[in-house]
Parts: sequence; structure tokens; C-alpha cells
Amino acid sequence: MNEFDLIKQYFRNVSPVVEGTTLGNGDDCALLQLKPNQTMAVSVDTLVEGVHFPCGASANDIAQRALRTALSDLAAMAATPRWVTLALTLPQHNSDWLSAFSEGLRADLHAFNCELIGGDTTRGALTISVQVMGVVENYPALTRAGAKVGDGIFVTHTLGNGAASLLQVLGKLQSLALPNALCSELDDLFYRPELAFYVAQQLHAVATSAIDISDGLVADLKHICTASGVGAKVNVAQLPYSATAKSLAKGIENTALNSERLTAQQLLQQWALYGGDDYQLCFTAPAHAVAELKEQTPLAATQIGVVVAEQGVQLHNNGQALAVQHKNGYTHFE
Ligand SMILES: Nc1ncnc2c1ncn2[C@@H]1O[C@H](COP(=O)(O)OP(=O)(O)O)[C@@H](O)[C@H]1O
Ligand SMILES: Cc1ncc(C[n+]2csc(CCOP(=O)(O)OP(=O)(O)O)c2C)c(N)n1
Ligand SMILES: [Mg+2]
Repeated sequence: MNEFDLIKQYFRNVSPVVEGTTLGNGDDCALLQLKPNQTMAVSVDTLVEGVHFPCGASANDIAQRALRTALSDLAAMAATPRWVTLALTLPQHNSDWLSAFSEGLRADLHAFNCELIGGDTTRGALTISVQVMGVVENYPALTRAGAKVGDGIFVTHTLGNGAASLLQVLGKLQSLALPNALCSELDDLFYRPELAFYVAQQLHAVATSAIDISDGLVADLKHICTASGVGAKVNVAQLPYSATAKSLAKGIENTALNSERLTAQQLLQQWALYGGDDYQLCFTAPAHAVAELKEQTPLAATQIGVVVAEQGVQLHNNGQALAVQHKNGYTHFE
């Protein structure tokens, strides 16, 4: 049983539905009606040492990754961050660690203009839970439901940074003796992923659905398909890869690290489709509406496919069918 079946079986229908809930369990955030034209978006995410970041990572880095990966769910709803609560479980009291954590947190709370309004502190294995609350005013929030047959499928910015930077922070690239600049760029991308708030604000009026890519493009796009009752056809030739991921794929291509002997292009494709940790958005919208927006202002979004009636995610490379991997994204239980 994977985590999604587990949630469905044990937590989806355990509570009464109370007044004010516009959208409950099942999307990137829950939506709570505050005023007629104002909704609050709420989400919580947990980072566990050794599962979401490597053991021994710096406290400053952990704080920023915890906040950003949680905020990403607000970006997916086109919400503006406002409030944060922090539940921190620590193996021991270590003032140097706590100072560094607090400094990292302070920097990003300011960068994203949100206030830490509460939390909880306990002793145990290092675990960080960040609850984020944001507001959506004067327009409907984006959700996973709403994709229409014929819509284009888009991703924001680029893909591949998550999987590429994970190799670096796990120490798997040491044998390559990469330039220091590339190593620190990869570290930065892992601990401080660039979020898509700005793009979400630009496209909320035209997008029909959205999700953030935490588990991998295919796995997360499947959630849009399920929630919207549609299917997706993705052309892998259109996937936008980050420049850093491209450099790394080239650097790995002819080394022992590439045990499956994939080409640099195939490595990038694997990272983008199944790697996860990218924290970009996948959204659907009529392609002409996105094109019109792009005529008015630069928009960091690339069309990668189309919404179709046939359920599920299909992949092709400029028309040539490509099998979808059985394990198509990160899951915590299997
Ligand atoms: N233990 C739980 N109890 C209730 N709802 C949960 C639980 N765990 C996850 N969910 C909900 O299930 C959905 C999927 O969770 P998840 O994959 O973690 O979403 P996300 O990728 O947006 O963080 C979300 O709507 C989340 O709020
Ligand atoms: C040390 C380490 N190993 C592996 C990974 C890869 N990884 C762990 S969890 C995850 C998926 C996202 O985490 P999840 O808890 O599912 O986040 P959510 O979907 O709730 O936002 C990925 C790609 C990682 N980030 N760090
Ligand atoms: Mg989550």
C-alpha cells in the first residue's frame, strides 16, 4: 500500500465537513473561506533526516529547504504566503545548530514575506514539519481538478535540478572531481529550490489546474489527471532541462556512475520524469491563452504536452511512443 492509498483508506473521510471548507483533503493545500473574495490556503509538509535531506546537512540549509518545499504547495494554488508554524523534533539541544537553523529560517521568512506564528518543539529523531498558510484574493485558487481535454500541459522554469542536486548532496559525484562552482551550485539548488510564485501569479487567470512537482513529473501529473478525470500526452522532446542538470548529465555520461549506459539526454529525461524534488509547477491551460500572455510579458513556462480524454499519462518522443516506468515517482511506502 503506497502513501496515497494509506491516506485514502485511513484519513480521507474520518471527519465531519465543517462550515468554511472550500476544498478539503486531496489537493496541494486545503482552501478555507475567510471572506467572500478571500480564501486561505493551508498545507503541512515534513522533512525527515535521511529521507528528505542527507544526514549531517547544515542546519541553515535544512531550515531553508524545509520552508521552501512547504511553500511550494502555496505556489501551486497561486496563493500568497502569509503565516508559518514550525514543529521541530531535535535529537539534542545544540546551540550552534539552533543558531544556524534560526538564521537560515529568518533569511527565507523575510525573502518570502511570511511570519512564524507558532509551532512545537520536541526531542527525538531530527524531523521538521512546516505548516504554511497563504491567501488567495479576488480570484479562484488553482487546484489539481479542472484540466480540460485539449488544454496544453506546461511546466514552470526547468526540470532536473532536484535529481541532479540530490546526487551531489548524497556525495555520489565525488569521483568526478567536479569544479567547486558546480558543486556549490548543486548544493544551492537542493537546499534553496527556486519556487514558481511569480509564474503562478502571472497565469492564475488562464490555468485550469496546477500541482507542484515533488515526487516526479509523471507521478504528479497523474494526480492532475485523476482529479480532473482526464489523461495526459507528454512529448519528452519538449521537456525543458536546467543548464546545471545538462552540465551534470554530460559530466556523468561516460563514467562508471552511469551504470545503465544512458545518453546524457536519457539521463536528463529520467531525472525530469521520475526524479522528483524539483518543486516547479505542472499546470494545464489553453495553449492560445498562454501564448497571448507570453506576447505581453516573459513567462517562464514551457508546453510539454496536451490533455487528452484517455485516462493516464502517455509519453512519446516526437510521436514515437515511450513506455512509462512502473515506479514513476517517489513514494514513501510501497
Ligand atoms: N495523515 C494525513 N491526514 C490527512 N490528510 C493527509 C495526510 N497525509 C496527507 N494528506 C493529504 O493528502 C494529500 C496528498 O498528500 P501529499 O502527497 O503529501 O501532498 P503534497 O505533495 O501536496 O504535499 C494532500 O491533500 C494532503 O493534505
Ligand atoms: C536523503 C534524500 N534521499 C532521497 C531524497 C528524494 N526524495 C525524498 S522524499 C521525495 C519526494 C517528496 O517528498 P514528499 O514527502 O513526498 O513530499 P510531498 O509530496 O508531500 O510534498 C524525494 C524525491 C531526498 N530528497 N533526500
Ligand atoms: Mg505533503
